[in-house]
Amino acid sequence: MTLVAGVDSSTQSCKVVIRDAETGELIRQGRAPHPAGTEVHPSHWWSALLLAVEEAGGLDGVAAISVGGQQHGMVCLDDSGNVVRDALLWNDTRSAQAATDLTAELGGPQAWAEGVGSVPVASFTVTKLRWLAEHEPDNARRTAAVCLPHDWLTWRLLGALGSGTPFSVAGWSDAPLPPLDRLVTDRGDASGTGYWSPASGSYRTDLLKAAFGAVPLLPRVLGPAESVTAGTVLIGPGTGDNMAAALGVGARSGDVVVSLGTSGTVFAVAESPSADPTGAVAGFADATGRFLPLVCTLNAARVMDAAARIAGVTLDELGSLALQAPPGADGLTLVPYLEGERTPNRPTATGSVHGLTLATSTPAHLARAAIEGMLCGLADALDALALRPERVLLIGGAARSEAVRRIAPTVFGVPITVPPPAEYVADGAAYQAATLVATPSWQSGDTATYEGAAIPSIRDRYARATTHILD
Ligand SMILES: Nc1ncnc2c1ncn2[C@@H]1O[C@H](COP(=O)(O)OP(=O)(O)O)[C@@H](O)[C@H]1O
Ligand SMILES: O=C(CO)[C@@H](O)[C@H](O)COP(=O)(O)O
Repeated sequence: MTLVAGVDSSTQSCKVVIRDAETGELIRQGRAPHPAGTEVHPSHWWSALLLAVEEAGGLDGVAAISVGGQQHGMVCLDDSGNVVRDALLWNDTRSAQAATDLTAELGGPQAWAEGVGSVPVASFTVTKLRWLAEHEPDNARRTAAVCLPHDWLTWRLLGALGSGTPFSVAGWSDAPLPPLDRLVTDRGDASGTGYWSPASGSYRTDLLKAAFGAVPLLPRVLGPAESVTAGTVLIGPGTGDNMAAALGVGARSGDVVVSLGTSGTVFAVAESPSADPTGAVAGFADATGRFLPLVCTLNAARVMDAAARIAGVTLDELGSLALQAPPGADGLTLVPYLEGERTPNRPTATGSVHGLTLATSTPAHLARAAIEGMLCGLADALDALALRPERVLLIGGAARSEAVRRIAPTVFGVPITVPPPAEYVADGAAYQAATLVATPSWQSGDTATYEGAAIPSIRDRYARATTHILD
């Protein structure tokens, strides 16, 4: 049996799956948490990856490995390969002004959409680099190379696997750092930087220079079937976590995927690049050579975490409470801008609750309003994609909630297809690795369908509530 490993280094945790390359059978898996916060030293991701691999029983017998990772994070390295400062993550909004400035400097949103497929908001790496140049010029000067979270982990794996030291957490913690010119990335994750064009398939170093004042070394962009070799193991190009999820869930033409992780994302596989000048849809590339138009919100699964904390209940209890309240929660409406928001672009917005009465002041109403509010943001995202999907697939941590699955059709106004709970980002990375060493024939599990009549008043009230937001 040939084994492959897939890694999901996402916002809240690192997950590792080890699967049979031919059949996709899950052989073993592990996970480890990441620290909280929107700036994180990348060494925490490496430590979590090692712990997750240890829990998954090590890498013995693994012929190929790929890493899927949270998109956009700015990882700056000095000329020795050391990390210059904590990475700024996709949900760090301090570069919002830089995004506004960069948009104006290039001549407006249309020029960015045409140039790199997306209009930059604070999430995009290019805006973080402008922020660094303006606020930490010494760190900017020390930056010899810039890469993304999955690029950095791929590079650390290259050093560790290439050293020949057998896997152990202690043995790999301080694995040698390869030369900077061995950094690699893929087109999916590169498309979230703001200085790589999905349409032309090349870096826009002119945009990087204009934003940062210099062009540090950038990772080489590998094609979907390319790899690098470390010892006896092939390392795939990896990709961004959403691109890996698309691979893992087997998204096909006509599918729209709604992912409820730390971020809420709505995306589809497309044959041609997109360029939305409103900035709502990011025109990403995918991990197969195609494209992945995507809308992202900053507030998804953690809205439920927050509501459960307020109500003093577990997530399961929150779901049960939500199903006890009537649809629309008798008018209680929660706008979940708990981390600011990205779509719509409201980086300094805060959350709010509307429609409080004596009758709606119950934990059940709060639970329902939290889930409906989270889903309304994603329903707006689905509208922004402007597609007529054949299937809407629901994945990510919060898709495990029965209440979310049952409420989703009433908010989205379409039936929802729920694949079996799985780590689809790690699975997608593992699938990519499998294509390097086998001809994978992986079966997808049985899906469940959730139906329910649309209740337009939920979205109407939500739309009205979003016009009354405090920054
Ligand atoms: N049964 C559940 N009901 C609601 N939320 C859940 C459930 N299980 C996990 N979650 C939430 O899912 C989130 C993690 O999802 P995940 O997709 O792994 O996120 P990420 O990839 O961004 O780290 C956490 O906020 C967690 O509380
Ligand atoms: O910024 C985006 C997409 O553009 C986010 O989707 C990040 O990629 C983080 O993903 P999760 O940790 O929520 O999976």
